[in-house]
Amino acid sequence: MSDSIDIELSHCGKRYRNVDVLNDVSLQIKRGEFVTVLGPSGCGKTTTLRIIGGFIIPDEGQVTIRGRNVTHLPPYRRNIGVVFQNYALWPHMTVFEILAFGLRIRKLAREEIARRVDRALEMVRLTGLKDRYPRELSGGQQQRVAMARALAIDPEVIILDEPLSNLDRRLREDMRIELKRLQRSLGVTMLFVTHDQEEALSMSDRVVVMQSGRIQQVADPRTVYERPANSFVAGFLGSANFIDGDVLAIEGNERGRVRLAGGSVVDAYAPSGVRSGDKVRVIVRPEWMLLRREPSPVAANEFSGVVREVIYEGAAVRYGLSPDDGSDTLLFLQERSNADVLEPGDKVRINVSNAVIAED
Ligand SMILES: Nc1ncnc2c1ncn2[C@@H]1O[C@H](COP(=O)(O)OP(=O)(O)OP(=O)(O)O)[C@@H](O)[C@H]1O
Repeated sequence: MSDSIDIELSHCGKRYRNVDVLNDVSLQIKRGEFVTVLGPSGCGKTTTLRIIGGFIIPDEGQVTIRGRNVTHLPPYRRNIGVVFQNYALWPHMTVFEILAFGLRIRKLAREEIARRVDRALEMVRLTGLKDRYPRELSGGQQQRVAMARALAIDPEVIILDEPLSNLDRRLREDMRIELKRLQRSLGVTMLFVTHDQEEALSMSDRVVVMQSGRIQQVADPRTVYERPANSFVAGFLGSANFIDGDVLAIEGNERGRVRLAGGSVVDAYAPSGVRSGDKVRVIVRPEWMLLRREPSPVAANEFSGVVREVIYEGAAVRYGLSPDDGSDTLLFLQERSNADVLEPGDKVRINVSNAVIAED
């Protein structure tokens, strides 16, 4: 990956009937980067992608591709490969014709078109299927044709709108790996839209988390999961416990000590804006807590509690716990299922190994 910027959105906004669906969206994507836009239905993911592709003109802001202002250029004048959710493969065309279409528009010579189609089909491992119609292909093969069509134009960047959502779970997981491998080997810049958090975390160099037309956080997968900027990001990417508390001290190196509602004290990651004395929310993911069964002197970051619920999930067991500190918080905690399964009513020690102070 180089440091040059392939895609830049500056302060983009879009309104429909006076409702803001995108609000001051700014984003820079580096050459060779795989970036995912993640968020709930209706948050503006597709609108963002379509603005980059040229299918929607923003009401405010600017779109730049490799330094060229393309805000008002139509899609075919931007060198962008597009993969849609439904693949948009024309039913009356063969695979060859589907791939050649975009090359003919670009007025390439016949031999060059044949060469590019062959190369694109080779990249997605579909050599030999040139004469098939879409209906003669499996879902996974159709997905690859859509990908090959995007690659054939030799694009500067590729944008993909939920390209795996029509595939069954098994195939989707295989295609994730394949797509990521292809992206890495070609070094092509990709912007990928999904509402599937696992897909976003497992494939991306960086994840853009959106809510209600605004970007909430942009960071690498580990950071958005382990250092979520706010409660929305924490709750959207996996499950989380939210506990109110007061900051007792900031101890440098972005660590803080927080007194939780019931009086227990834990260490937590403290983003730079947090001050001693602030009233905050602390995020604790279920797997950031461990149970200690044998009562022993209370150690740092530990408090006692009672098991209320036991939910067996196969690979893990999820427990609902009430702390003994007098608060009515019900904490959810996850343990690997090969540990002894506890029963409701069992008394336990809860050790918090990681906690994050939310910035909201
Ligand atoms: N042409 C339109 N006219 C009016 N409202 C629209 C139009 N297109 C999109 N919207 C609204 O804009 C908002 C954002 O839509 P967008 O398709 O970008 O969301 P999304 O995050 O991609 O959602 P999903 O995951 O459901 O595809 C939604 O509330 C949608 O209803």
